[in-house]
Amino acid sequence: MGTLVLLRHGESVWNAEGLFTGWVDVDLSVAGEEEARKGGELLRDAGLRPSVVHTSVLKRAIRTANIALEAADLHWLPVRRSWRLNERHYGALQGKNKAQTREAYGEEQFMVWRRSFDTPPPRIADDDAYSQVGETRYADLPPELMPRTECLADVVQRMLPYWYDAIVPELAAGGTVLVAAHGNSLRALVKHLDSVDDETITGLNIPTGIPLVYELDENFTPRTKGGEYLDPQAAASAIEAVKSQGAR
Ligand SMILES: O=C(O)[C@@H](CO)OP(=O)(O)O
Repeated sequence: MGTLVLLRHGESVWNAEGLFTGWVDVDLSVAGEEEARKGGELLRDAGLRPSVVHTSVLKRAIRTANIALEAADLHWLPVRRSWRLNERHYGALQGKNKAQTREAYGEEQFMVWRRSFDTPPPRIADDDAYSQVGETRYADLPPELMPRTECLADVVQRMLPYWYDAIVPELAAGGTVLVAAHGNSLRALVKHLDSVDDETITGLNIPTGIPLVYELDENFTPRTKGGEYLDPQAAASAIEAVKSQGAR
């Protein structure tokens, strides 16, 4: 019931520089803006017209949605935003270089921090330059919910209330819903939708800027497991690029 379109933001400035980002509010790179435009054109060419858009509260997802909607001539769609769609909080790794981290701690630890289901990176200190504690956009977030680090299991837990309360009712009404978010918050959603086990999810990567479409049945289960990328070829090579981030 309903169509769900997932869109990871286009390349950010820190993606391009190879830095762990998480909740740091970095902008799109020029290439990322182009990816967002292409994503919007893919939506338009596929004849997909969302009835509503959801984004995180981070500007790389917000701007990706804006640029994609502009390219699809859909500027007017209603939009809702939630911190629950934010990227996984990367803890003390936020702002650190991925290749240098891999070098310093070794491949195994690096991949545990990047992709394991239940091991979070070390917590970030509240006085760290890359901490979000005290940012006005999180003023309504109960202090005990403000993360200092997150593993993917934490993201699943904080994202699901938004899925059930805000997104599912719109799908139940038969709408097409666009969610513009992040690599790891979308991995959390895909894990839930496709019932991916904790081990398999470590190998799943989401490419930037390519819409992933799920047709859902009456139980909000995908009719096709894994959904369908609107440009499968571009998705395959972009997935490889995400996988190899931090490699020399
Ligand atoms: O740095 C991050 O926040 C994420 C997404 O860009 O990176 P990774 O793919 O390493 O989880």
